[in-house]
Amino acid sequence: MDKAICALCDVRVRLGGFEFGPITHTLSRGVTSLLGANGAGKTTLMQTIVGSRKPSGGSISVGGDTKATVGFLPQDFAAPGHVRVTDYLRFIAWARSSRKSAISANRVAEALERVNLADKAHERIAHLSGGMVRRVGIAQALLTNSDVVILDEPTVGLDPINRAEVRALIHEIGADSAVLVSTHLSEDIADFNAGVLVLDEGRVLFDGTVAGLVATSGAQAVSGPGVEHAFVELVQGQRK
Ligand SMILES: Nc1ncnc2c1ncn2[C@@H]1O[C@H](COP(=O)(O)OP(=O)(O)OP(=O)(O)O)[C@@H](O)[C@H]1O
Repeated sequence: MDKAICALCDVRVRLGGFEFGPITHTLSRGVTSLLGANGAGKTTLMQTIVGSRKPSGGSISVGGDTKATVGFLPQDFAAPGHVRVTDYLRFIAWARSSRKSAISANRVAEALERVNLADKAHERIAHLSGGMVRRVGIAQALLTNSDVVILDEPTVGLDPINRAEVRALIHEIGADSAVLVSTHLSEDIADFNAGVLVLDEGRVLFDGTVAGLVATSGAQAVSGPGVEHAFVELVQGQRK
């Protein structure tokens, strides 16, 4: 088994009067799907890993470093339509650079290659399809060349062709990095067919593989409907 790249230990987050967690989980190279009903805490967990929410307890380390940079595609990713793709990514690269570690123009070109948008580098963002804009969002998440990439609902709202392209891209990113992907689409989870973390009301309900999740409802083969059935049974069983 690959060694842990990101380790979460007893992570808790205070949300008004409610405390999310504790979550203990490790992410290794490959894709892990994050699953949960609306309000289960998927975005909260992702925002906490990337550092935009402060945990009220526990610890998060990436490659042994508690302040490492993590690539992130937020759920509500949007980019200014009048700006050209390369100019947008160069601006993000500049904004994320520091005196000690500058993100080079080469890194922008590499990120565009990785998301298969090199031929759209000089296009205005408003002229791209929804699937291409999502890939621009993934490109900005790859600029920091992080070992951990967090993608909040990267396939939502895409047609089946664009969804399959984004899934293929996520598989490729998972070959080098630990990728955590939240999605409500059981078809995505069956396609990733790797690790899965199921949350409910801020707690871990299941931590294992997609095959293991499907097996909880007695099914043998991994499929979209099989994932959905197992997920519904798991959550409803917990709430009884
Ligand atoms: N600042 C806050 N104060 C109180 N409650 C909050 C706060 N932020 C989030 N919550 C609540 O915490 C819960 C978790 O929200 P979160 O957005 O993480 O869920 P989610 O699993 O990503 O949902 P969805 O699938 O709808 O995107 C929700 O019930 C939300 O209303």
